[in-house]
Amino acid sequence: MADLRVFSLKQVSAHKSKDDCWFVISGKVYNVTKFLQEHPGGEEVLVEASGRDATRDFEDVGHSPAAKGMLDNYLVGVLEGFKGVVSVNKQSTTSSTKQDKPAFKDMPAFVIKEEKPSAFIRVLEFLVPLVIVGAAYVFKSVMKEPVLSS
Ligand code: HEM
Repeated sequence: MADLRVFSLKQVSAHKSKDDCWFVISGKVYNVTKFLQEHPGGEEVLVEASGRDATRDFEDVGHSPAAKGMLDNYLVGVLEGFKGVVSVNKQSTTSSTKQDKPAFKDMPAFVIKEEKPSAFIRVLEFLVPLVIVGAAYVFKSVMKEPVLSS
């Protein structure tokens, strides 16, 4: 099983030209060099947003779900410190360069850090249904008692 590649922002910033265009969106690193000419919004905006975190730029445009679905095709890794789950669901691999073929290309999914519920949450998950059932039982018993008239 291959490791997920982790890049620093400094490493990403070394790729900010028309021939080598990377950026970060939501903690994930994308190499969009091969996509530049296909991008419906034009290549200039992508080059301008490259070498840095382009999350804001990407979101501000209000990209369609289809556009968001295309992101995985260009995923090359994650930014260091990223604590999420990355599911890789590549529809197509349009390139043949080494850079566009990350080591984890064939893996269906990666779990970088799985957040387990805390002990407190687990106790709550157990207690809350019990309290509800208990309360319902008490309520039922109280309602059954005859009302005493003076
Ligand atoms: C891998 C990353 C990206 C993909 C796959 C992508 C894909 C697309 C697609 C499919 C469209 C057509 C409209 C839609 O379906 O939403 C589009 C439009 C556009 N994109 Fe991107 N995009 C990416 C990154 C960016 C970034 C980083 C910027 C900004 C710096 C940007 C700016 C634009 C603009 C300005 C349009 C035109 C919007 C319009 O005409 O209404 N895109 N993009």
